[in-house]
Amino acid sequence: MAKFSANLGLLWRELALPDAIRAAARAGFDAVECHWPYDVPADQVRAALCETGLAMLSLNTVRGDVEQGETGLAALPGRETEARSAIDQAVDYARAVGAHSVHVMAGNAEGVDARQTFLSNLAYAGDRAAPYGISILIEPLNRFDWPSYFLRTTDQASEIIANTGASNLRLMFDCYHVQITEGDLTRRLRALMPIIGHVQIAAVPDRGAPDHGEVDYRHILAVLESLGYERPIGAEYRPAGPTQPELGWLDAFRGASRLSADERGVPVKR
Ligand SMILES: O=C(O)C(=O)[C@@H](O)CO
Ligand SMILES: [Mg+2]
Repeated sequence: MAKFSANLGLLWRELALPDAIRAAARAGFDAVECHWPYDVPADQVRAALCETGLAMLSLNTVRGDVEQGETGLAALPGRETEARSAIDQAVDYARAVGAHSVHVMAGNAEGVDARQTFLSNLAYAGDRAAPYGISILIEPLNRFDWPSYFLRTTDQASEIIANTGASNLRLMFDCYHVQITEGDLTRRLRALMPIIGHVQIAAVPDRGAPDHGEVDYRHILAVLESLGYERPIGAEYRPAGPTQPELGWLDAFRGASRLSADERGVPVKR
């Protein structure tokens, strides 16, 4: 049966992070994840996680000067000191709350120097995180929401993962972004499963709850099940209003995924 993680960067945003963790637990989520928790004392987050029994799956490195439109530092030539300080901050916070992964944000950049800078900073991140069993994630983001972001496609991410050499570097496969940029979700999930560290879902194109739009997530859940994917799937979507009333999909998808992939006629790759 599918498990789900509440992305508290978008869900229950009206609540302080510890209370959002408690709300996610009450709603029946199996885990949580967040974006930039650094204003919240780690001990308060850890206390809420311990109290609820939920795991924190991931958090992001800071974006830099958000007022100036910065979206990350790791692919910015000349900003290596800041990028590595952001990696240190994220790994230290992840250790303090017991988070499984750190999403290293690349930033607005392009070209060979940006790629080389990204590879170097990801190698640093992998080395910093590995002793604590923490994975490093990179996430291709679509051009409409992140117009100048360095990392755009899963092919680009695969090449970077292959050439960074960090054994704990994985792909954050956000179905929302991949559908917008590339499509072909089923075949890409099958081909990329060996390097996928986390999967996220949201309706396309409005980024609402995953129960409408152009992606049939019952099919995607069946594909993930057929691939033996058992980790919680990140619900990273913008609720139209309060989070709780829109959560009908959670039980519906769990119910649907109780049927095996075989029973739903999804070809199971043996
Ligand atoms: O937009 C997404 O999808 C993200 O995951 C970003 O918020 C960066 O984490
Ligand atoms: Mg995402």
